[in-house]
Amino acid sequence: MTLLHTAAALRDLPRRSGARAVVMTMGALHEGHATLVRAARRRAGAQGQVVVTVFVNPLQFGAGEDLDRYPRTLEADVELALAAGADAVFAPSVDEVYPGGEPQVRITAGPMGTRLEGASRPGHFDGVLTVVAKLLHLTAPDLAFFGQKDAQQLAVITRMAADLNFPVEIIGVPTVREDDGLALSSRNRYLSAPERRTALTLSAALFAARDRLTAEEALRARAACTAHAAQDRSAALAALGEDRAAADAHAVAYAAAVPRHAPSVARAAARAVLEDAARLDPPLVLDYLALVDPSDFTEISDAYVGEAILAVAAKVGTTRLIDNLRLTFGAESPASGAASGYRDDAATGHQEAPAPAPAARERSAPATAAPPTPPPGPLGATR
Ligand SMILES: Nc1ncnc2c1ncn2[C@@H]1O[C@H](COP(=O)(O)OP(=O)(O)OP(=O)(O)O)[C@@H](O)[C@H]1O
Ligand SMILES: CC(C)(CO)[C@@H](O)C(=O)[O-]
Ligand code: BAL
Repeated sequence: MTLLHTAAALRDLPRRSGARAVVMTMGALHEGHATLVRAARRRAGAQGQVVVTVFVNPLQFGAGEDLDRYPRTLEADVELALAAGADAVFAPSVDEVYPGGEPQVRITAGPMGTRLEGASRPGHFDGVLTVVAKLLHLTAPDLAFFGQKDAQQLAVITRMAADLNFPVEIIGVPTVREDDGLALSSRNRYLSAPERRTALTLSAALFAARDRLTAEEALRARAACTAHAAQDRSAALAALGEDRAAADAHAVAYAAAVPRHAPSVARAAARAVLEDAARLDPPLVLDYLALVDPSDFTEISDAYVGEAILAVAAKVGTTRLIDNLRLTFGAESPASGAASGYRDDAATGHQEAPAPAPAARERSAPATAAPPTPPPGPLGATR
């Protein structure tokens, strides 16, 4: 295992015959990061090379955020990276990454980067993309792995790589969770025990939405089946018994009376959990709950069919946490998760097999970057 601190040393790192994969982190590594490194190791293979970067990037922190207190644990990080299969750790100083001080030329994340996280943390994604672009140049990988826990980050990075022709495959890895559902995050270290209990309501809200959506879709599926059987209603009643027939009638009446509104149903279920969480001690202070189209992170309507991302951000005490879950809407599709299994980065088409890990894995497919949609503009709608 090689620990490198300078761009020059990284340049001198001999390439191996197989693919080079990079896992970029801000350190304070945990099982989520280890999962990324293991995924990188699997893809790169024995002949390949896995480089982990550890850099707390000042450019992506706003004034008043936690740049100064962000945990720095390099020695333990190197051990964890090695155990997970990394060949090298690149841990540069701020001066090494920004030798000319604050860069005057930066990468801008565009409209997608102004929504949700971008709205709450103005300039955040420009800072992320600028350092990711620099780290891609410095590490020159064939593959780069990012977590779906940071769904919008994965989406803007994927979009940058596509829009700016970065010669790298961006690969998303499903969110790793504690057994009780909490998404692993370096910032979880800030939480006291009571704060952690409150923080659990983030994932609880997402799972409530998924469960409510499953029930809604099941009701409508039942109504659809019952309607088909209506031609031979007396035989159906005999076969089903009265309770079942009454339930079917209820389902049919519901489906007929209430137009499709599964996105609203899912949103409301999550919001109810978060509203209760606002009354806990310590309280959850919601930043946003949004159900968005993965291709641009705009809010979806009730007519939406396909996969969407339910994303949440909130503060508990002074700690800001985010989480998200992928939900599928539409007549044919089950709600999500267990039925559809883990999914990976739609833009790369690459599917990561869910690897066993000590922490529980995502119970449903979370956010991934979507294939770029053509923006309107001077290059025309057909671009
Ligand atoms: N629970 C997780 N599951 C999968 N990937 C994760 C998880 N947590 C972080 N990652 C990924 O690890 C990479 C490095 O993230 P980072 O170092 O910021 O860790 P983090 O735990 O997200 O930290 P923070 O608490 O500051 O958000 C990112 O691609 C991120 O999405
Ligand atoms: C991608 C990244 C390493 C850029 O600083 C950071 O945003 C992170 O750790 O998710
Ligand atoms: N994991 C995202 C990095 C950040 O919050 O700044």
